[in-house]
Amino acid sequence: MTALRIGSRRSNLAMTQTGHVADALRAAGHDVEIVEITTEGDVNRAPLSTLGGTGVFASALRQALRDGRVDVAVHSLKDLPTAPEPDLAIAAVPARVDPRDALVARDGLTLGELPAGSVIGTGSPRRRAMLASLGLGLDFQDIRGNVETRLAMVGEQVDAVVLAAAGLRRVDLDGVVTEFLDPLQILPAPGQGALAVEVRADDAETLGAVGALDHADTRAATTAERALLARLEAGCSAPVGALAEVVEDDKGPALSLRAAVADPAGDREIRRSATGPLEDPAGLGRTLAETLLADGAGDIVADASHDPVPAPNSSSSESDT
Ligand SMILES: NCc1[nH]cc(CCC(=O)O)c1CC(=O)O
Repeated sequence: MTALRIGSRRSNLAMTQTGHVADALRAAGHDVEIVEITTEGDVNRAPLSTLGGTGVFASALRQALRDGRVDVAVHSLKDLPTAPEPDLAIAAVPARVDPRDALVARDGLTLGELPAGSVIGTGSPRRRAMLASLGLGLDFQDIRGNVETRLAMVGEQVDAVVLAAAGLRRVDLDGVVTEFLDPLQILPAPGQGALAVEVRADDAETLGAVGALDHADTRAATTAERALLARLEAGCSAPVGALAEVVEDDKGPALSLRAAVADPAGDREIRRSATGPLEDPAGLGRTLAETLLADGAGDIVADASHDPVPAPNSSSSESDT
């Protein structure tokens, strides 16, 4: 039997995520080999917006898959563009870990304890928008770098950073979290905390092997979140938060979806939620997106894509470029 070659970015987080998938495949009796893939987003420190968005992380792995250098690609689902790729298939969405964002602040502070004027380091328009909407007078600095690099900025160049709890958990750094942010205030990115394991669509054998790692509830929830994002015509760096969860209603299990669209200056925010049948997660996502659009979300998404950083005369002051 030939080994399954799994492609991974080389960051500690990516290697850990890939390691989990490799372990699960080995436990199912497969022979597995990990192949490191360097992406433009890893070597170039320029703002992600100038590199073509967070899709830069996914595209090098996808290229390796198409070239036949690897058979399996492990992505953070939230970094994967929603556009369909007919020659590739998401063979598995394994069980999600904590989808929330987490605050790591100086001196153990929580969001409510940070004084007005505190500087939050984040490169995410969504995090900036949701935090600005709370009206706490926070300032923002556009930062980049892997998890370890961003943590090292706390107490030095910024008062706090906001990171995915899942990423911190995976690299065993969740002990530094000073507050797990409630989705009632800060809705995570669509797909946050979940992985996507991608294969070539015509590789039936690998599709079958990897398919065993799929987790139905996570697949349903993230399908709803990504359908919403796609219908809003918003990319993976858009100021859109969404979180779906499987709930029990009177007829049995159902899918509940919450979503928010906010502008990075924090002046406008629209939040809505809906519940639908577990059998049609994409329909639920599209329906909730229609509701948001009917209530004005389209303008916020369009403005954010033209002008990702608010003008200096906006209500949130700017310390970044
Ligand atoms: N955009 C980078 C990225 N992609 C996936 C994760 C964390 C793991 C996850 O959300 O599944 C992170 C780091 C972060 O946002 O803090």
